[in-house]
Amino acid sequence: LGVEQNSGWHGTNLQALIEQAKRPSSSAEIVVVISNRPGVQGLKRASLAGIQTRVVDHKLYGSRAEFDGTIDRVLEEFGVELVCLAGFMRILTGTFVKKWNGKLLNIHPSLLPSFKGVNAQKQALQAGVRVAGCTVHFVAEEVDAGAIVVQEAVPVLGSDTEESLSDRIREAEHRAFPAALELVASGAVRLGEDGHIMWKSSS
Ligand SMILES: Nc1nc2ccc(CNc3ccc(C(=O)NCCCC(=O)O)cc3)cc2c(=O)[nH]1
Repeated sequence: LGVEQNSGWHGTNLQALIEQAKRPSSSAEIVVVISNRPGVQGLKRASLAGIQTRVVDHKLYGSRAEFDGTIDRVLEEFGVELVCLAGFMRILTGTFVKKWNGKLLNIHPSLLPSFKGVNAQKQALQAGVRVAGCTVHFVAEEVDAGAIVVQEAVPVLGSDTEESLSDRIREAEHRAFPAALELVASGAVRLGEDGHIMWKSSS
């Protein structure tokens, strides 16, 4: 489920998803962790949890289309029905996003639509907002613009640095991503044809 690029990635979001999927009440099972870099912490976390891993090194591919195509083949090989991007920092091609539309979740460290792109926590600090947070959204072709599934807000303290705020947001991420995984894996929430979130009617 987890696909990552950032070498600083310690896989803590992946770890939160692994622990969530282990719960008996969970609707999800993690069948594979794919990393685009070898030897990262997340691969060790997956192996420790008995989850199969694959590395698809983006440096070995001449184009994004070929890189995404290989990831697609691995996902099909494992019969994956839902993909969670945990620290994945490579833009996915439109072809890939169209094929996996409604089956791709990403977590972003801001309350979207504010502060899209990289360094979202730094953007929030520089903007002087008093509330920050994280967003789990379906991935759309336009970066960080997909339908929102779960958000969690955190306070910004006067003493905050980029690091202290990032730590507080990361703790919220570890609650929000598992919550969103369950909502989508259980069918409570799905992406409608119109690109908006659809909640299973309780009636
Ligand atoms: N099409 C699509 N694909 C994505 C891939 C990853 C993420 C994760 N969040 C990301 C948000 C921003 C970036 C970004 O701007 N990276 C610098 C350029 C890196 C590169 O050249 O690849 C990457 C991931 C979100 C999306 C998304 O919303 N839509």
